[in-house]
Amino acid sequence: MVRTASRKMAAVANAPAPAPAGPPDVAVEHLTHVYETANGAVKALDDIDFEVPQGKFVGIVGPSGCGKSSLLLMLAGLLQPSEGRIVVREHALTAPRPADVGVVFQEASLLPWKTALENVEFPLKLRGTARAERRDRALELLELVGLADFRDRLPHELSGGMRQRVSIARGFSQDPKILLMDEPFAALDEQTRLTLGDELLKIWTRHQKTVIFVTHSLTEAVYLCDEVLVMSHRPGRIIDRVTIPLERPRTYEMMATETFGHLRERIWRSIRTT
Ligand SMILES: Nc1ncnc2c1ncn2[C@@H]1O[C@H](COP(=O)(O)OP(=O)(O)OP(=O)(O)O)[C@@H](O)[C@H]1O
Repeated sequence: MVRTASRKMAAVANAPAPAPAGPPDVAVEHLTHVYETANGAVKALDDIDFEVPQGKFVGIVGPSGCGKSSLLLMLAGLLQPSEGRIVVREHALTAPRPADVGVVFQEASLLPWKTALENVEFPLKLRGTARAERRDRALELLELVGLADFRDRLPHELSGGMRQRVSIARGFSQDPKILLMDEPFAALDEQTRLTLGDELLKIWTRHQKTVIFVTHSLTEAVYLCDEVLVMSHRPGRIIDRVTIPLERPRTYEMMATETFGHLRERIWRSIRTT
């Protein structure tokens, strides 16, 4: 009896935070994309359906070439679906909406003539934010990614990991409601990846964004996400949705737990059976 009750309590403590009431931030409905090429049509995505509730951190994993980047481009409004539609914050998406949806890509694409601070400030400047306010916001974000001391450096004076940190800070300075991240840590070594993952979670917690995160790393997906969507080989379909019931804040110790291992294994098995 007592054991059952304590097991139940443990399960409740580990349950993901309930989804906030209200419409999802992103709804993807019967999304299909076909690239027309000189060698014929290439169906990249086939009848994709999913929803992302406000404030959730959702991962997308799948074999190489399954259409993850194509899906992200469509979520950013940069590529139009062949069929189906995307609804962002209750409006059908027909073109990029940077105030709602921001993107951080695999390679940091910083303006080479601007310092780290100026790069993070840039989206705020474009939006007409007053100088003192944008400086404060940019500095706060640079501090969060551990680069306050490097604010006056130009991109070529920073390491790859540092440039990617600046890029993430800039993604957040745009202050979109939804942040799309396409393998943002792919070019980095394992240790930097883990550190940046933690920094990302810190900013996400503080700024309450909805994040959609594409990765090839299953460990990263389990560590960061509330839910992981698994895609099949091309044409990409969603073949599994794995809820990650680990408590937050996440800790490195969790990676050594049986639960973590089982979640990783389940995702791996789904990918292998596609
Ligand atoms: N502009 C394009 N024209 C024609 N085919 C394309 C184009 N872009 C992507 N594709 C094809 O569509 C499929 C999906 O590509 P996409 O880059 O979206 O996959 P991915 O899952 O992001 O790949 P990876 O994991 O290797 O980055 C691939 O077969 C790719 O060759």
